[in-house]
Amino acid sequence: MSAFLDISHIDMVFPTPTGDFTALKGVDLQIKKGEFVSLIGHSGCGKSTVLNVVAGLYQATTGGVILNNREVREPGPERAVVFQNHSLLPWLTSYQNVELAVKQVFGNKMNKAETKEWIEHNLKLVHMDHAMHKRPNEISGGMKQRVGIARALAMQPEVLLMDEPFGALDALTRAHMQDSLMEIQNELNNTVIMITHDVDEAVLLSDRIVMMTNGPSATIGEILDVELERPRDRLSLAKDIEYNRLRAEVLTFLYEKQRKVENISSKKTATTAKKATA
Ligand SMILES: Nc1ncnc2c1ncn2[C@@H]1O[C@H](COP(=O)(O)OP(=O)(O)OP(=O)(O)O)[C@@H](O)[C@H]1O
Repeated sequence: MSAFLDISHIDMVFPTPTGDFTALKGVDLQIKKGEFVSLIGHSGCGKSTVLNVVAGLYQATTGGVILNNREVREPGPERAVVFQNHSLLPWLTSYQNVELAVKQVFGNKMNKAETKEWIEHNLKLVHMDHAMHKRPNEISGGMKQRVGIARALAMQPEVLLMDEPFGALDALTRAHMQDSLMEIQNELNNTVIMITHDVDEAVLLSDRIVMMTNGPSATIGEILDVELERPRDRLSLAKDIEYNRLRAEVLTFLYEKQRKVENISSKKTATTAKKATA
């Protein structure tokens, strides 16, 4: 049976003033419907590039993406994206921000009452119904991210693409958001690709963790299956042997197998040079 989302043999070459730069080489990943997949890797390895190709914002140099038997060629509402920094329109309330997306996707397929009910339902899912008539500057960073997620969910996308959605939040808010996302996931069973730098977040939320090698010519290094029972609870998992084994696997990949050697050696060279001139 073919995959729901098939990322097939992607190469991505960017033209730059100093010549072509191969960001991705042979990225190949098949994702099942309802699967939650995290992409993890060092800064600059190409995670956002993979996500942008799936979003249809970039066209791969070779290879391509097939979603539900259709080739991805451009952005579309069936692939909603949540960015690290919310992208809400500042002059609209939370309700109106979600409404804009709902109207774009559903047009006149929903009547006025249905539209209102649907918007409120999605804001309720992210626990933002109490502040739906506030504008972005009247709510906190975490609340803005919740509205961004509600807006994405309200589009009923086939795939939810999240680029470090909680990266700008403090640790406690982040933990709340992860718990909310797990609750929503339990209810809706979305297909999700999420970029993260946070090893605990990846293990807690994912069905699979896709670990990318360092660029240039970055590709998928290893894939880790996370078969921890759901619902997952961060406190009990903290002492769970399997959780800690998975965590250690990701850490080993990042800091042993894919250690950013060039940075360390260039720092060393700089330090040695400094010492030599001192
Ligand atoms: N439009 C572009 N033109 C040229 N090079 C690009 C372009 N977009 C990305 N790159 C390069 O491709 C590589 C991968 O970038 P990308 O943003 O996908 O990495 P990332 O893993 O998402 O990084 P981070 O974790 O820091 O967000 C980087 O070296 C980046 O400089």
